[in-house]
Amino acid sequence: MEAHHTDRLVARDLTQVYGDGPFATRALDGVGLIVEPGESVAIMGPSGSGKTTLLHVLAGILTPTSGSVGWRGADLATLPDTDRTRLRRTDFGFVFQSGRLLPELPAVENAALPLMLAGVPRASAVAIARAELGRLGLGGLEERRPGELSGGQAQRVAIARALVGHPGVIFADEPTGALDQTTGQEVLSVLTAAAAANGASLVIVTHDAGVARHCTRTVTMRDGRIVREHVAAPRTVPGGAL
Ligand SMILES: Nc1ncnc2c1ncn2[C@@H]1O[C@H](COP(=O)(O)OP(=O)(O)OP(=O)(O)O)[C@@H](O)[C@H]1O
Repeated sequence: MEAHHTDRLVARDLTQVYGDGPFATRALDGVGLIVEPGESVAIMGPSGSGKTTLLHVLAGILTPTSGSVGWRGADLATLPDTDRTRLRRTDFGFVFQSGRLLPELPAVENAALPLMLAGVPRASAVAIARAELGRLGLGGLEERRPGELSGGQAQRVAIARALVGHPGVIFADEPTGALDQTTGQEVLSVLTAAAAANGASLVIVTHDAGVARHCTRTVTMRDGRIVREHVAAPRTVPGGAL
């Protein structure tokens, strides 16, 4: 599906305060961020700087204390819970550090799950999931359960699951955190390539500067604020004008 200009995710002046009184933590302190269609944004910063909180607010998992998150004409910050949950299922995909696959289901059913939750008939959902697993290099492993896959393979199943519904944005929280360096790089290449091929934007929380290098933009957080933004230089062809 082609990206529309409304597929821009626009967060304005977000604050998130956990708890109250002397125990209050201001996890987000006036954050603004625009994610353009097809863009990949890495969110970096020290532990406790608010990265996961920001991801959860952008994805409509968490309602911020104040501020707005505009997406396709809606404001996720004020949308009623049921609408927000529905929108999250249809418009967004998620990849977490440990995959969070259901251990008792084969890979293909894990990948098909979001479609089945959205009401797609089982046979079609499984066929779409099978094709997506094939594109991600997992042909032949469709019937394996997560415990019978390597960490990198399991994470590819999680990526397939994030992609099957053709989301506008994929959110990933430390997607390579549990993998060794080489496998992590492979999984990341798969994730960024698949998001681009699907026209989906990508928002990744990571501690790994190697991950950030795969993204078009990096924002750095500190104490609940974005303190730095870095846009990747366009790739140039060595030695020549093309
Ligand atoms: N549910 C919660 N209740 C209270 N405080 C919380 C909660 N979740 C996060 N915090 C606090 O909010 C701040 C930001 O947390 P957050 O998890 O967003 O940071 P982070 O940058 O993702 O950290 P890390 O890199 O360690 O995962 C921290 O001070 C944290 O202790």
